[in-house]
Amino acid sequence: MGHEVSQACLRRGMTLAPVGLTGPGMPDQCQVVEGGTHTVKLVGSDQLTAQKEALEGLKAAHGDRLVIIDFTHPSAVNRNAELYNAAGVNFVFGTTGGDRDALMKVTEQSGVYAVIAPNMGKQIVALQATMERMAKDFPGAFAGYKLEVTESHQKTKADTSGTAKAMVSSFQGLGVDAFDHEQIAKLRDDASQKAFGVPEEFSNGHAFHTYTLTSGDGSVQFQFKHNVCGRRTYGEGVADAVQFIAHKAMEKSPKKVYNMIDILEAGQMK
Ligand SMILES: NC(=O)C1=CN([C@@H]2O[C@H](COP(=O)(O)OP(=O)(O)OC[C@H]3O[C@@H](n4cnc5c(N)ncnc54)[C@H](OP(=O)(O)O)[C@@H]3O)[C@@H](O)[C@H]2O)C=CC1
Ligand SMILES: O=C(O)C1=N[C@H](C(=O)O)C[C@H](O)C1
Repeated sequence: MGHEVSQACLRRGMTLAPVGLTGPGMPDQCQVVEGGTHTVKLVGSDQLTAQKEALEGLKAAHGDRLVIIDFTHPSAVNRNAELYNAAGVNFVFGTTGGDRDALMKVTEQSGVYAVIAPNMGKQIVALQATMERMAKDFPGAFAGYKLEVTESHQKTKADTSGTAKAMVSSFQGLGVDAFDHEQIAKLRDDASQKAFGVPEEFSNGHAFHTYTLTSGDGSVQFQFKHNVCGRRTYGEGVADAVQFIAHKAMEKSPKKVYNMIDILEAGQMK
């Protein structure tokens, strides 16, 4: 995702910071190819002091024009959020997992501008918003229904889909209360992904989700499905989020922490 979001931002005319933060054991630099080759120096998570200095240096040089984009690993969620909040840098956070309540709390308290969302794909964000509204307008409409959720992602995805978890909250609001995140079926192996319809060429980068609601007597069934091959759609959403949050910071908006539904509702997703 690091390359995907960098390329999307470059296509929108933004500039990449010369330094990026990464995980342990990564090379000293990487090249992003989009309208030329852009070299980014990398500072690994095993160099905490150097990561803090990099953030402070970037903030001093760019102020509110700097927006950090985090697509890392569930195990890095809270550590990274604390780093950005302590440095006072604005950020867009796409990484899923970790302690989400702690992530929200530290961000709300720090006073930085941030977008935090488990899915940046415009049409999926619209579906999430629709389901949230349905739950608000018709609470309990699906009481007595049984929910089944299956998601498939590339083998390297460590956690359960953050998007599926968010959708489950809406289904719970619709009355499907006997459902726990542990019941989300995760497909991470070639054979079951193929059987789920994932094209082989996208086994290393895809996100397929199916939510099935069945009435108590089995006579009525609803199915919601969103299947993404590749990751380009998220990159475009991230570029929207970066422009949105930079603008909010410049105008010193009193509201500081947003999700992608806020940006869609503001008409700021291209
Ligand atoms: N919100 C959205 O729309 C989307 C969210 N995602 C989420 O984004 C996250 C990343 O996905 P993806 O790019 O596929 O994952 P990858 O595993 O391909 O890449 C993650 C990168 O983060 C690095 N990393 C690990 N730990 C740290 C750390 N402490 N600090 C900085 N970097 C670190 C890894 O380095 P190393 O290899 O050394 O571990 C790796 O280079 C996942 O949580 C995924 O679910 C993905 C797509 C869309
Ligand atoms: O890891 C991914 O690829 C994705 N992760 C996000 C999630 O966990 O919901 C969004 C999308 O499913 C792609």
